[in-house]
Amino acid sequence: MSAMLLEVEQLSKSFGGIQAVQNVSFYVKKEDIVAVIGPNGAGKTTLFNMISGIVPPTSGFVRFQGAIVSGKQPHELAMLGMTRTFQNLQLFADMTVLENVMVGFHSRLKSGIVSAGFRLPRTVKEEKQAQEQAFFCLEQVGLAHLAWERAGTLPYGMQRLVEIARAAVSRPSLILLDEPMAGLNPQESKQLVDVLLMMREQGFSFLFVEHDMETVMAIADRIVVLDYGKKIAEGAPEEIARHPDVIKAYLGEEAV
Ligand SMILES: Nc1ncnc2c1ncn2[C@@H]1O[C@H](COP(=O)(O)OP(=O)(O)OP(=O)(O)O)[C@@H](O)[C@H]1O
Repeated sequence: MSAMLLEVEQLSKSFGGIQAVQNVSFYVKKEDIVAVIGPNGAGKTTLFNMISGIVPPTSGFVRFQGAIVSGKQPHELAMLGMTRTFQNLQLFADMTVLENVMVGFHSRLKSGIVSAGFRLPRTVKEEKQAQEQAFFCLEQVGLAHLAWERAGTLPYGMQRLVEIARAAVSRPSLILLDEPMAGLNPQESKQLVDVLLMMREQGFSFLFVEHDMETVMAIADRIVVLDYGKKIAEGAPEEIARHPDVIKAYLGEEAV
C-alpha cells in the first residue's frame, strides 16, 4: 500500500524560549504503523498534540489525506477520519462500556450527542447504527460480553481496549495512540499488540507514541526518533535499533 495518509512538514512549536519541536517532518501511509519515540522531554507529546489539533504549531503544517489540516480542532479532525486516545484513560466510569464506545461514533455524526439526547427521528436511527457499530468494535477487541458493564468496573487493561474501540468506532483512517501500553501488565500489552495488528489487517493505520521498546520493535513498520525537539532518525525497527545517534540519545540519558 502506498497511499499517503498523513504528511507532517517542518512542524515546529516553541513555548516562550523553549523549542519543544523543531522542523520535524515525516509521513504515515495507509496501513502503516508508525511509532514516535525519544527520551523524556524530547517533544513527543507536543508533536502529537499538534498533529491531533490540541495545540497549534508555531510553524510548519500537517496534511491529512491530501488536505492541510493544521489549525483544525480535534472534533473536525475526527469528522475527516483522524481520532486519538490519551495517555490517561478518558472513559466515563459510570456509563456502560457500550455507551463509552458510542461516544466515539457521535463525534463523527451530524446530529451529535446533544441532539441524540432529544431522540429526534433521524437521531434514533443514528443511535441504532451507533449501537450496532459500537458492539461490532467491542467484539473486535474481545469485550462484547462486557458491553453492559459500567466502564469504571473493568480492569485497567480492558479499559484501554474500550478506548481503542471508541477511537475506532467511527471507522477513521488514522488512529493516534498516546502511550497505549502505559500501565498495562505484560499479558495486557500482548493482547493489545494482537488487537492493533488485527486492526491493521482490517485497514486501520496507526501513529503512536510509546516508551515500551518491546512493543515498538514488535509492531512498528517505521520509527521516528526525536531528541531535544529534533528528528534524529527515522527507519525500520532494525535500522533504528543500531542507529548510532539513537543509541547515544538513549544511553547518554541513562548513563548520567
Ligand atoms: N505547555 C508547555 N509550556 C512550556 N513548555 C512546555 C510545554 N509543553 C511542553 N513543554 C516543554 O517542551 C519540551 C518537550 O516536552 P514534551 O512533553 O513534548 O516531551 P515528551 O517527549 O512528550 O516527554 P515525556 O516522554 O516525558 O512525556 C520539554 O522541554 C517540556 O518541558
